Amino acid sequence: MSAPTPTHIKITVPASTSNIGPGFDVLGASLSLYLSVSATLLPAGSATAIVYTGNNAHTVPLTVPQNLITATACYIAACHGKALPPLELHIDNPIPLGRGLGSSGSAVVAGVILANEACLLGLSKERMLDFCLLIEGHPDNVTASLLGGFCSSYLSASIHDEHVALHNLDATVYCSNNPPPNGRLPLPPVENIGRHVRLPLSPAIRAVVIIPKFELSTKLARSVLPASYSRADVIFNLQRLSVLTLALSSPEPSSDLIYGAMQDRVHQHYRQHLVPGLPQILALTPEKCPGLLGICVSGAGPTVLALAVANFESIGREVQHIWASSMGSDGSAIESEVRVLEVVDDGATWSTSYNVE
Ligand SMILES: Nc1ncnc2c1ncn2[C@@H]1O[C@H](COP(=O)(O)OP(=O)(O)OP(=O)(O)O)[C@@H](O)[C@H]1O
Ligand SMILES: N[C@@H](CCO)C(=O)O
Repeated sequence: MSAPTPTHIKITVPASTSNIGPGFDVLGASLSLYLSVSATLLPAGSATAIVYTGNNAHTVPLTVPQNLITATACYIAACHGKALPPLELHIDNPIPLGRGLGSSGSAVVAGVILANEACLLGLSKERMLDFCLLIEGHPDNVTASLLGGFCSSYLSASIHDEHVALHNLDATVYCSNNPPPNGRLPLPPVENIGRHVRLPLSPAIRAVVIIPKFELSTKLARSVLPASYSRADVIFNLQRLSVLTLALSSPEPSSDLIYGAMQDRVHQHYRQHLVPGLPQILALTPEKCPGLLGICVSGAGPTVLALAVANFESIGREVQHIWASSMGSDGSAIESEVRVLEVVDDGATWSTSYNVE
């Protein structure tokens, strides 16, 4: 009997919110909004075909080296001396692109899993996380999307430089239909690139996300951050971070404690010129919006995350109103959508069918 060969792979990856409160590049949570990928393995010699449905579908590249999911999968395969086999891929992605809900992190996670399954790599989840971290370059989104729940994570100092992020990779090198010649094998990442813990989160808490109709790329939003911070600002965030992580686990979360603990001095202020209306939105309080615990930018923005225990839709509408009276870069009012999401326990899940001869 020959070894089983995969015939069909189904992958589901949750979106994520990150930078929660003072947790820039640290805190992330997986959300009940899912990227799904369905892959059928084609006979050798066939061309890979990608069908993409979902948010802003026309902007997503459908060629193997350009599409983030397949480019990632090719790279992971190449790291193991293999080539991604030809596939018929259906990607359905309701996660809005470039809005701070971890679409790229979810795509990277899907790509790593796709390679693992299609090329029978046998990677553990922890090893997959090493690859995701290397590719994404910061840990908050991919840790939450791969592992699920409310996560706190850090990268080991050795790969903290942003140039390791595979978004910069010339994927064409790794995406031919043949395994790359040995001399061009990319170096797999060292082990345990990051460390993480899953934190308890009160089941009463919902993530109200208010998603404006404009994109903000993470690359641009990272480029406006300062290279160094004052001691006062670092202490400001560290103090709140330690209080916030425990305060969010209480069965009856206290807005009195959480609201102040969700303040940040590391990224929001520097990015506010990229998100019109942000200072007014971040000034919303539990007094004005009963049920609100705390409010911040989700990921690199422009989406706003309101953690709340009640009145979810009306909290969302308050933010919408502010955007409706703010002017976007095209001179018109900013339209937005409110989604009330759960922080989900499960991260990425997948199933693979095999041909056994
Ligand atoms: N499912 C997908 N398939 C292919 N490419 C994707 C997919 N999802 C995201 N991308 C790519 O990632 C880009 C968005 O990444 P970016 O890091 O700028 O924002 P984000 O991940 O949505 O937000 P944030 O990192 O702030 O949470 C998209 O413009 C697209 O090029
Ligand atoms: N921590 C990341 C999240 C976005 O991917 C940032 O703010 O740049």
